[in-house]
Amino acid sequence: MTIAIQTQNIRKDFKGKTAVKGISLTVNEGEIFAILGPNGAGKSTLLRMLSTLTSISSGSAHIFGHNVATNSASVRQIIGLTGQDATVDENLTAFENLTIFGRLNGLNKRTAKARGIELLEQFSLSSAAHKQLKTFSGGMKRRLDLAVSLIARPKLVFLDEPTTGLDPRTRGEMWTTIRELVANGSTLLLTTQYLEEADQLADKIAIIDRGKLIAEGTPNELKETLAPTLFELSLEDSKDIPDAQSLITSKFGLEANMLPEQNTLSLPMKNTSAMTDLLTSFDEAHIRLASFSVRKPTLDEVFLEVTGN
Ligand SMILES: Nc1ncnc2c1ncn2[C@@H]1O[C@H](COP(=O)(O)OP(=O)(O)OP(=O)(O)O)[C@@H](O)[C@H]1O
Repeated sequence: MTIAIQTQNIRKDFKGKTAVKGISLTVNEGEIFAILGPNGAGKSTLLRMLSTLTSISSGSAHIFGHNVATNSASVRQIIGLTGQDATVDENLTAFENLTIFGRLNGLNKRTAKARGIELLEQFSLSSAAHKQLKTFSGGMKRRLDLAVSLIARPKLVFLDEPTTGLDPRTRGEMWTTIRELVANGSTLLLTTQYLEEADQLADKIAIIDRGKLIAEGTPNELKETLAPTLFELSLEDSKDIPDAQSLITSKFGLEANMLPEQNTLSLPMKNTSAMTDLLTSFDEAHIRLASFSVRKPTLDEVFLEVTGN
């Protein structure tokens, strides 16, 4: 497997503030990798270092084997970047923006035009090709931003909060576009504050908080290792609650959380086979259940658990 991005203990110190405090991570070619974290966690700074926009204070980063600090020219040739602030010119049309960026990226006139037409098609912007960007909706602008970053067919695309500020429908459309990109062979590193976005899109997620990497894995791994399966038991009679709680503690050594409104006990269980034993014990103690369910924790629950926010 080819490694697209490798960072070792990468760090960014600003005057009086360390924004990234030694992060090591590996992104494989073809992956969608999400950097998830709250406002100010250091996501944009990390991405700016990897895309050569800001220097690395210490540690190292390699993009497809090229050292970001010492070989930034080679890195720039293989990456595309869509930042939080649009790089496009509002007074120009979509097609003009694309061809200008094509020329800036070293394409000749004919190729730049052909690539522009192709990208407008790919991002469903053909009908708006000759309209000025100031008439575009937020979603259309984001799509064009993304199209612009793909002009030179980069092997690796960085997306800084690609859907922040978009309405849910437009966000969904952006997700489809992003998935298609990866299906065409690109590797993608995106930052997001939205758990759902990371869950929906990413093969791997790194959660960062206050400049530090606090958890990493596939969405399912994060859910499984950081918060176990939840077993929820609704009792038929609320009078049984104290007995049920003491049985759970004495026999299984677990602490059940009470969800009072539905007479429901919620149990985090690592060992799912213990659930059958628990049901048998309830039956023997004549504690009747109205219903029970098993569910995975949401990424929100994982996030709360690891960040303590
Ligand atoms: N040029 C700078 N000089 C000083 N501090 C900075 C600079 N850029 C960022 N910071 C600080 O570094 C921290 C991380 O910022 P960064 O923009 O990387 O966070 P983020 O996770 O991308 O947040 P957001 O989601 O708000 O973009 C913040 O506390 C920010 O104020």
